[in-house]
Amino acid sequence: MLSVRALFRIGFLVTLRATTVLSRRRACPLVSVTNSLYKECFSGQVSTMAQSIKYLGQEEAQQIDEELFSEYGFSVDQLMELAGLSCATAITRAYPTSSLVKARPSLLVICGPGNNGGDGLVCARHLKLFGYAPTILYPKRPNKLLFQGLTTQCEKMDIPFLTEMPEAMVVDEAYDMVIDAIFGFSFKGAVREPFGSILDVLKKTTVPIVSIDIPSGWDVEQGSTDGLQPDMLISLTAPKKSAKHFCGRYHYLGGRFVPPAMEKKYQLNLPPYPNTDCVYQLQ
Ligand SMILES: NC(=O)C1=CN([C@@H]2O[C@H](COP(=O)(O)OP(=O)(O)OC[C@H]3O[C@@H](n4cnc5c(N)ncnc54)[C@H](O)[C@@H]3O)[C@@H](O)[C@H]2O)[C@H](O)CC1
Ligand SMILES: [K+]
Repeated sequence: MLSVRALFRIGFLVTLRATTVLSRRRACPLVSVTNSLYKECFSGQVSTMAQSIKYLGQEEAQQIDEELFSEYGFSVDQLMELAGLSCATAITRAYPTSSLVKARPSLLVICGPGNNGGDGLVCARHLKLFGYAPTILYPKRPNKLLFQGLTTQCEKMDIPFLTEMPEAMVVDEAYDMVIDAIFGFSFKGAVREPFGSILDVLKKTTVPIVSIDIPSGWDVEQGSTDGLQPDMLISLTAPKKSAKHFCGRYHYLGGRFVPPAMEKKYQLNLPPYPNTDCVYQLQ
């Protein structure tokens, strides 16, 4: 016989999962109003101020990225580490381990062939340090020292790597959420394999999806009507134009590394990150 306490717990977990599924399936307006407003905390009170953050086009995002390296002297691995750390921090804020339904806080991190995939590897490593149990799928690995190093770091942290994408039902059974680090702001055209099949599986899953920088498969500026519908989006540096079509529950900004002169040049209007935080909740 189940105790009353156990019945309450089962009821709570079923409601939590149903809410998550509904939130991923709900219809939403094209533009979320809160996306364009800053929320600021003054002595515990939340107020809004109508100064809007800039939504970047694809070319502008690539230009900023390039300038950070060529003119400001950053290296890719430096910015990737900060980007990945902010993703892990945002995920921990939105989905603390205590809120997850599986006995172990199991996450599937799917990494693509570019720097978005690198952010995913860094994020997985930090999530492991934060008490989660990530597993990585990394089907197309670039032949570069940076990515080989990030892969070794994850292996040495006992993070398992899958050899193929599980079916949707298996993903729902085994994981609390999926981290989508497949494509970022350089994605273009029709999705090529093996990522087309991976995205098809993801569209059938019901666990929350967290997309890093761009929901993979979405046009960077136009979004997508029949693509992934992530529960969370973590925009890096500044949101891209497609983020206006995001209608999941959580939208965070991460990548607190933009020098003020660059912010001014591109009129990014970034929100004030609180204290030493590396993330800012936009929605
Ligand atoms: N300045 C910042 O904010 C930083 C962001 N970072 C992250 O880097 C990505 C952008 O990285 P990039 O390597 O330029 O591009 P992607 O990760 O989007 O992927 C390129 C990769 O994907 C392949 N590809 C492109 N289109 C397709 C397609 N249709 N089908 C299959 N494959 C495709 C392409 O061939 C390349 O191999 C940004 O979004 C952030 O996440 C940095 O980490 C730090 C600085
Ligand atoms: K992504």
